[in-house]
Amino acid sequence: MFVLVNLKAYPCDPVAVATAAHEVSESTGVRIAIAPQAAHLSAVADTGVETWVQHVSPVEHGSHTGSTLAEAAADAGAVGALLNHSENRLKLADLDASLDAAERVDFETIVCANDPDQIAAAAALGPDAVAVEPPELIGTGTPVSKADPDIVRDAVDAAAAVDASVDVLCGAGISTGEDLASAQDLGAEGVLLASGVAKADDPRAALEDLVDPVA
Ligand SMILES: O=C(CO)COP(=O)(O)O
Repeated sequence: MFVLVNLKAYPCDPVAVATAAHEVSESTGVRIAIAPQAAHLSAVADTGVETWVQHVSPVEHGSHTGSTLAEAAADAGAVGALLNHSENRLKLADLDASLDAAERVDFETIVCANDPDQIAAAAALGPDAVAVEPPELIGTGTPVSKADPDIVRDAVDAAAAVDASVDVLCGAGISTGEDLASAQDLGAEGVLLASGVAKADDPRAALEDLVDPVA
């Protein structure tokens, strides 16, 4: 199972979370990556943890003020890009161009989507993986793998029908090892989570509990 922790814009210490994630990953053998704010990419990557960027802009080098350039994210140590998160939805043409930008720097890519129909559309764009995240469950602590298991099963089937090489992650409300095990049972190859780690009093303990069933 792949665990991607999205720090969003939460007021956590990104280096402390990244250090804990790296150590838990090393000691358990479970793949854990951190997606911090773009301005924190270098500091997070310096901990040794696998580092992802939360978004890349659909642009090349040029006059694009305020953009997140894929090349800059790669220079800062990112190796993957999360795209089309429900808090940062893209137009279809921009999503396609952001995937092109990520591919320019050989990033691994995950495209987020709300439901199985959108998962099929996202898989058709050729990312490495897709992530199904029902927006109404994000940040609630109610795990998608328990609250809406059919959406995960249907997303796995929808992606496989389009392109069997595209992995499926699930996210929204995931925080415990039990949630991760349920996601795995439903066919997910990984989980995408945020508040369960970024807002935890003890992020290391939260990560240890999360990965325990697959450690
Ligand atoms: O949006 C998410 C991950 O990208 C999920 O957020 P929560 O884990 O806080 O529900």
